[in-house]
Amino acid sequence: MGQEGGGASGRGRCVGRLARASTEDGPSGGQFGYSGSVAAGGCGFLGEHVVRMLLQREPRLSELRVFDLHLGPWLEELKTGPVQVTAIQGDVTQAHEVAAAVAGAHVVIHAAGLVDVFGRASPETIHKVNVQGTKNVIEACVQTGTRFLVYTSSMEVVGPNIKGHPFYRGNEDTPYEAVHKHPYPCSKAQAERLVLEANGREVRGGLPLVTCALRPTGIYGEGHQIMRDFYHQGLRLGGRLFRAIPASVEHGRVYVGNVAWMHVLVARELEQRAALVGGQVYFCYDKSPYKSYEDFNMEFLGPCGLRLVETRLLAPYWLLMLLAALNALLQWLLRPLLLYAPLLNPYTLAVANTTFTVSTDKAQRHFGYEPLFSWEDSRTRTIRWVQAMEGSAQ
Ligand SMILES: NC(=O)C1=CN([C@@H]2O[C@H](COP(=O)(O)OP(=O)(O)OC[C@H]3O[C@@H](n4cnc5c(N)ncnc54)[C@H](O)[C@@H]3O)[C@@H](O)[C@H]2O)C=CC1
Ligand SMILES: C[C@@H](CO)CCC[C@@H](C)[C@H]1CC[C@H]2[C@@H]3[C@H](O)CC4=CC(=O)CC[C@]4(C)[C@H]3CC[C@]12C
Repeated sequence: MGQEGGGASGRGRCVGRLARASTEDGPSGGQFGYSGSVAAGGCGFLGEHVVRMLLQREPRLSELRVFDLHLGPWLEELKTGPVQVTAIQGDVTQAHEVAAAVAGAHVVIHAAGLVDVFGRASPETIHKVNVQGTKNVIEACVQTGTRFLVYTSSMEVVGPNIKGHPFYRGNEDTPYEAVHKHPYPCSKAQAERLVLEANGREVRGGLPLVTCALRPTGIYGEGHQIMRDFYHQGLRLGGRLFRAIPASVEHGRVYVGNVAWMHVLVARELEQRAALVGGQVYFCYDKSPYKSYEDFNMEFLGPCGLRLVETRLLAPYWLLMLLAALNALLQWLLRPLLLYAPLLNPYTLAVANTTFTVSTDKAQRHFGYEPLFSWEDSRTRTIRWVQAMEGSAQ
């Protein structure tokens, strides 16, 4: 699955039935039927799964607009199907581009975002894309009369908090002291609040906007960049990865196909169940086991030839904290010269080292969600994807 949008066409170039977002030449409202959907961020890791899931599992869909800053070449193959797929290269921070893409659509699934906890982008850029971009999506719905909006939020809007408090098998109502300092969770929390507050706003035509937010825990599956990074790191280290986090720290994970399915299902059900679902948040969950971040990754990397070496005596936690702090310092010092953005920094260490797992059935109760993929399927699909990567250790 395409992840980085790498190799995508340049700004303004075409893939399939492609449009460059603009209020003048973008898709017009009348062109799209009742069942038109917009998948914003539709070329990202999750977005691609959402797009494919919509095409496979939404029989009422007649048109799909895939809106993204970087369009993936895989969109080409979608143009031969029965659904009219329009790829729109655009930027969520540009209100007019978003409005042009949204005009006349029935529902918007907003999965576009800057996912950065490594210091690659500035806090201002993260805020602009995640918060201003979401404002633009909401305003586009209001101005153009699109009534249904599904927002991809994150577990990070809740935690883990900077105090390291565990969130153990919590649900949407579990009290937790959410304290956000890092630009990414701050931006996701603000954007989620905007989406929920917009529920009930009058859209063009006089009807109310219906919104909800889905909060995935750590997503895994085909196309997961960090899994790819760990795999390649393991290959470089002679087929070994070194345990850094105690096995007792549980980290919530959810399969990308199930996250996509939840988006598709709630988008479908928003109209019928507006009173119940509107303004609500839902954690994304499935039957993936509760494990530490590293042990969970080994479910896939193990069968691909890597092994996890226990290093608690070699690398005590204080040493990891020191390394993480050193990485942060190096990033700051080197910033004028180059971008140094390793996986380990004080924030990622704190997240990886704090238990955060969910146990809920809210999505099942509210809109009938059941995971589409069993744990065995999710695992097999992810292993096959890792094995297919170039340079597999197998
Ligand atoms: N990856 C994970 O574990 C989790 C992700 N999420 C959320 O899910 C959503 C999707 O995340 P991923 O697929 O993992 O990330 P991703 O980086 O693979 O996908 C994000 C997509 O948004 C697009 N995008 C970025 N800036 C844009 C802009 N200015 N205008 C238009 N499009 C833009 C990117 O080109 C990319 O295709 C994000 O909102 C993220 O916050 C939530 C929880 C966990
Ligand atoms: C200490 C390292 C030794 O192996 C391990 C570092 C792992 C981290 C890079 C990841 C651990 C937890 C991840 C985050 C978590 O899954 C929650 C997330 C939700 C999102 O919305 C975006 C991604 C992320 C912040 C995710 C990022 C990578 C980790 C910090």
